[in-house]
Amino acid sequence: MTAQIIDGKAQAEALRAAVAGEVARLKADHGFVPGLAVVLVGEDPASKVYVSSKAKQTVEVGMNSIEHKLDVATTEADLLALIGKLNADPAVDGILVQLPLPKHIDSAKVLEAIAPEKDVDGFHVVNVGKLATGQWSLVPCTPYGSMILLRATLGKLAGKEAVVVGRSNIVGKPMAQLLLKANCTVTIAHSRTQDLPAVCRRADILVAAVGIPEFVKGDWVKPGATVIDVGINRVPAPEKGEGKTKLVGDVDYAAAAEVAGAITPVPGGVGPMTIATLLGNTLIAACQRRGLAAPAYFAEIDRDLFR
Ligand SMILES: Nc1nc2c(c(=O)[nH]1)N[C@@H](CN(C=O)c1ccc(C(=O)N[C@@H](CCC(=O)O)C(=O)O)cc1)CN2
Repeated sequence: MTAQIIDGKAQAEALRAAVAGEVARLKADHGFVPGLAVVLVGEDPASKVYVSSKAKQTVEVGMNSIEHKLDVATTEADLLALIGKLNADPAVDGILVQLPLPKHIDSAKVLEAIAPEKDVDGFHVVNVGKLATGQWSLVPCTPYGSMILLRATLGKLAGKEAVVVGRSNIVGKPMAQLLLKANCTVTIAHSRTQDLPAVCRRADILVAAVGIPEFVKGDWVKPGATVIDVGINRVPAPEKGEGKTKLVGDVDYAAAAEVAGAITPVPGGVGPMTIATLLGNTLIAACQRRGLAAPAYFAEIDRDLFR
């Protein structure tokens, strides 16, 4: 068997087109343009790339992009003061602080300072708690994007056996909550799980979010399963030349693709969905703050997945 390759780039493009259409409609019908503020502290090369992609794509869908690039030595107090200003700024609908933050800054404190209604990352405890209790909330971008890919691949998810490998606050836990909300039977597996290969082999939907290159092996995949690889790991690629690197996921892609029914590649799978859903969340936050109904495209996704 050779798996269907789930095209995250194409899905992200479709999502961005839908966001652009809704932004134009909001401008025409309600006279406002949503604004997304992205805050970067320091010089982490990958973070710099992600932040400039976020700003570029925000503008491409017709929204306002507000970028704050702060020195690596910025104090926690200064960062909290900036967040306070963005919370109070009516032109800002969404606030995202790029992670990881430098070590001298307490990330949890910073994330809790963002107004929950502008928390387009869905990391604030209010949004985490709402998701956990089945209430409507802004949802973390990578898990949300993964759910949209699952919907495009499988349609309804109800009754499916889902295994999430990894229990981070950013991906593993919210992913498990979303799968549960979609009526899957969910297992969260982690470093202390006994007989991890056997647990993974139970999964109709296998989500790998451990941050270890090619950790999930081909013979851990149930034949026909859908594999969502959330990992983005840069590893040496001597076959490309001395000092060269490449991106791989948390799944041994070549081996898993022989067994799976469908699989996300790395790059080009979940990654591109992360920024597209961020734009979607900004649009949703902008509507929510003004008492407007959720844009039709997103209401439909919610209805298909969670009702
Ligand atoms: N505040 C946040 N910080 C971080 C998040 C997040 O969701 N919120 N996620 C990651 C990084 N990230 C966005 O910030 C991100 C990661 C990957 C991609 C992506 O498109 N990946 C491409 C490959 C890109 C490359 O060549 O390097 C792919 O997988 O195809 C976009 C965004 C950590 N921080």
